[in-house]
Amino acid sequence: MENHLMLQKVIVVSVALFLFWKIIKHIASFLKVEKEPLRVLITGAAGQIGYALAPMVARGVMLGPDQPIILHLLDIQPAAEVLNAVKMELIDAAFPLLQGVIATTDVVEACMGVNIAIMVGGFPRKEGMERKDVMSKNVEIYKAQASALEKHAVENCKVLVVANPANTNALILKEFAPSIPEKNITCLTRLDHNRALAQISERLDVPVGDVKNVIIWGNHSSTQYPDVNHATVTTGSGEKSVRQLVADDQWLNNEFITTVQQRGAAIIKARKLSSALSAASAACDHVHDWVLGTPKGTWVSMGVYSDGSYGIQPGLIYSFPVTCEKGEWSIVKGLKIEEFSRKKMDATAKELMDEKSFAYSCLK
Ligand SMILES: NC(=O)C1=CN([C@@H]2O[C@H](COP(=O)(O)OP(=O)(O)OC[C@H]3O[C@@H](n4cnc5c(N)ncnc54)[C@H](O)[C@@H]3O)[C@@H](O)[C@H]2O)C=CC1
Ligand SMILES: O=C([O-])CC(=O)C(=O)O
Repeated sequence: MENHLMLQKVIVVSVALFLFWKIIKHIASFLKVEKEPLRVLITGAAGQIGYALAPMVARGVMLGPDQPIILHLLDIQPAAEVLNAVKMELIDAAFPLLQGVIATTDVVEACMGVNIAIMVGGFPRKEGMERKDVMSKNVEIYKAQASALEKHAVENCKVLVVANPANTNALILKEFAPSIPEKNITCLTRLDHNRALAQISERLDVPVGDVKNVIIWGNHSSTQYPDVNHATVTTGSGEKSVRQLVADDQWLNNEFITTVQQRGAAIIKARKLSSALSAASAACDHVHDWVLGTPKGTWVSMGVYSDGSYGIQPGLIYSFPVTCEKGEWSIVKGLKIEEFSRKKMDATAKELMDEKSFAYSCLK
């Protein structure tokens, strides 16, 4: 009899504890309805990439559909009125995730407390200009903005440099913001990566989402090396190598490479302006995958500080294949590199070394 009463008590207490735990969990989830907003800086926000990028970020394309955002928009004084109009339109769009917009020409106010900085501001390349031509104008800007970010952004701020010359601007930013961890400073080569995926998709007439693991090595310039040697297509009968499916090495080793290398110039020729919607979309892809992770078995291309992998000298921001997990990127190691690729990887590294010396000679 006593045992029976004891058992009843144990059951009653267990049920009560279970219900209590359920109620606490429910209250906790009720109170924690929203994530803390993240502050995203876009420099050059009155420009054409800024105009495409700001609404994408505010809609959740970059950081996910449940991540509130406060946008910090920076441009220079002559663009202040246009910048304010961008702010007005962002307000008018009534994006549910957008909790605030700071539009300013003050670099300190712009950098204050930012979690993510997308550096688009700068002087863009016009028809007939090479990236080197815009370098002297841009390295000074990146030197100045580096110190503002270092002093005023959050400690673990992630930086993506879009403005050209993207790799070298990122390197200047890294050099002049020594307290920002070097892992946090990257440049955009995802547009080239996406262009390469798209060329393969068109050639094979397969959905672009089924093509993966192309690589952009090196500089975001016409010396970049778009490499398909490890790329695959998901088919009904498993993963197939792009090289086998295309079955045309002549095309892959020539026209494919130059088309991707020259795509930016082709858009400028046709539009009289450089790529903007595809650049904004690629910037979202870059930060999205960096923060939220790459899918299992998939890598992407990012311009990152070289650790000497694949014989690329440290001291350059070079585009490598990377996977991302928990907000950290890692270079994909151990890929086999044959002679043809080696030469192209070294040529683009050489251009980056020359750009680096030229950039330093431009600094006052
Ligand atoms: N990495 C990539 O894949 C790509 C890079 N780009 C580069 O992105 C950059 C921006 O391109 P667009 O938006 O088309 O140019 P844009 O000329 O339309 O906009 C640039 C904006 O930057 C502003 N700006 C200039 N100096 C500034 C400063 N010190 N601080 C803040 N803002 C400043 C300008 O006033 C302008 O509003 C260019 O350098 C372009 O070459 C463009 C496409 C792809
Ligand atoms: O070529 C340019 O100046 C714009 C750019 O970087 C691209 O479209 O890849």
